[in-house]
Amino acid sequence: MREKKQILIADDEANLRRVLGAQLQRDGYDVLMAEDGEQALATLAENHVDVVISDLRMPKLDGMQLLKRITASQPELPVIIITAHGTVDTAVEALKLGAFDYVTKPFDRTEFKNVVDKASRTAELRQREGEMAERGLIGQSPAMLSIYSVIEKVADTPSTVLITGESGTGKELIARALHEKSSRHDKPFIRVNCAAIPRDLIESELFGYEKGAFTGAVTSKPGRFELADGGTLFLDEIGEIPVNMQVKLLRAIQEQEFERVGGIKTIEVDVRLIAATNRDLAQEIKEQRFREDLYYRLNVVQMRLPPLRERQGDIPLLVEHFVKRFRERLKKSRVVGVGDAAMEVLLAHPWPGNIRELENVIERAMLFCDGERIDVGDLPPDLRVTPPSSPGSHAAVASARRAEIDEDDDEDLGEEPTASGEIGLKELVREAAAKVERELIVRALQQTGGNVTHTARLLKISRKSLQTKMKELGLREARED
Ligand SMILES: Nc1ncnc2c1ncn2[C@@H]1O[C@H](COP(=O)(O)OP(=O)(O)OP(=O)(O)O)[C@@H](O)[C@H]1O
Repeated sequence: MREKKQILIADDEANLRRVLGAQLQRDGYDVLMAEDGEQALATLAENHVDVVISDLRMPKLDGMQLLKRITASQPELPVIIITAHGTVDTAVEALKLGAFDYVTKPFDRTEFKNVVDKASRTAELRQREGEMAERGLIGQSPAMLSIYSVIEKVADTPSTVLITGESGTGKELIARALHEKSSRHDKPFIRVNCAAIPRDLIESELFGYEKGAFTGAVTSKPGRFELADGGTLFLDEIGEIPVNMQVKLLRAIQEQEFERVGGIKTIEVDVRLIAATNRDLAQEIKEQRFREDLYYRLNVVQMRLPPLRERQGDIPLLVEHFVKRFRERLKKSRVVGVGDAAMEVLLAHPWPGNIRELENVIERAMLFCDGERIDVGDLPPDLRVTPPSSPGSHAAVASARRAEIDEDDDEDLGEEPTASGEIGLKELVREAAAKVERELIVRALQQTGGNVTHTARLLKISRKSLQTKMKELGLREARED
């Protein structure tokens, strides 16, 4: 990304252009100028612009028309409209058309700077998001935005990155994005799934072997470290590497040298290492299954990918992305999206398999979908009605009922870690209760087409407690009545 953000000022008054331009330059921006809307479009076609500031009244193409053209062709580009004092209607109209904000003449210097700075930060986030989307990484939740900014910062450094997160949260995609955004992008990206290699073969897989090193070694073979020379080595499921191999791995990462199995020659490489795990490595260290020194070497930068249930706001975007993908792959061009009721079900599901599970669900639903929109009936049956963790469990149902009646007092269901450190009964009951509760609410919402008042009536709770519950359970705000 450019050091300085570039701002385009479109205004027919030369004086105003000069004053604003000088101020923006003082504030650290690069400035481009246009005298009318047409010139502005021409400038946009030839330059990278981060923010547009446009007057409304201009010859040839006026501010509103310019705004329309920009939102159609570059919707991610923030446009600030200059309005005359007291013309609220035009300002509102501009906002409706997609303007980022407006500033009124005469300008208040601080207010003007604040609006421009905000637009420029938004532009940066949108550009980053757009770039990540091109790499297949979808998400606008705060957690994902902060991951994008870490990618931006560390991609082109030699530092080791440790990516943690549950299975299916996108660890491999992030590793690829780091590689592609680094200056190593035209060199190999080599992935090793440490969980898939038998223990005895890990060493030869990573470091290669010489002819005759063991029975069956009829020729010499380079290992993954050598293949990744100049590029990136991605060790997936690193927690699966046997302890005795971890010492050798540490040396290879630290010294960038190793010997092939059965070899005496030291081989030097230039490899950037990215590791991923869905295990809790701190716990593995305590249980002496993972070496502390290797952990610290890997953990220079840690990126924790949140499970999908912690960023439900991204679900609609991901769904749209996968619908688009499978429309082409499955030749289902008729399907354009997901119906409201089905979306409620998708939002309510806890997604233990994370994005991978969502991707598979959408693929299956597309196969079953005969209409234009995926319907509840096209979703897998186990998703339509999420069973409580122990089906028919009286404890779960009773506590769900209890939680409904006694909303403010769930303190005594609090977790009490058992002596063994395992999850206790109370915790399990609480989880089961939350699951049952969510299921009942989702079903009721489906029945009422998302109407909060009717849903609350159906569940015999107040509208307010329904809204609080939905928030707690991470259910999307239901449609207003
Ligand atoms: N942010 C995302 N946007 C779009 N697709 C995603 C995103 N994250 C993951 N996916 C998709 O979800 C699937 C699983 O992702 P990935 O293999 O990277 O997960 P992982 O965390 O490495 O899983 P595992 O731990 O099981 O190896 C892939 O098909 C990937 O393309």
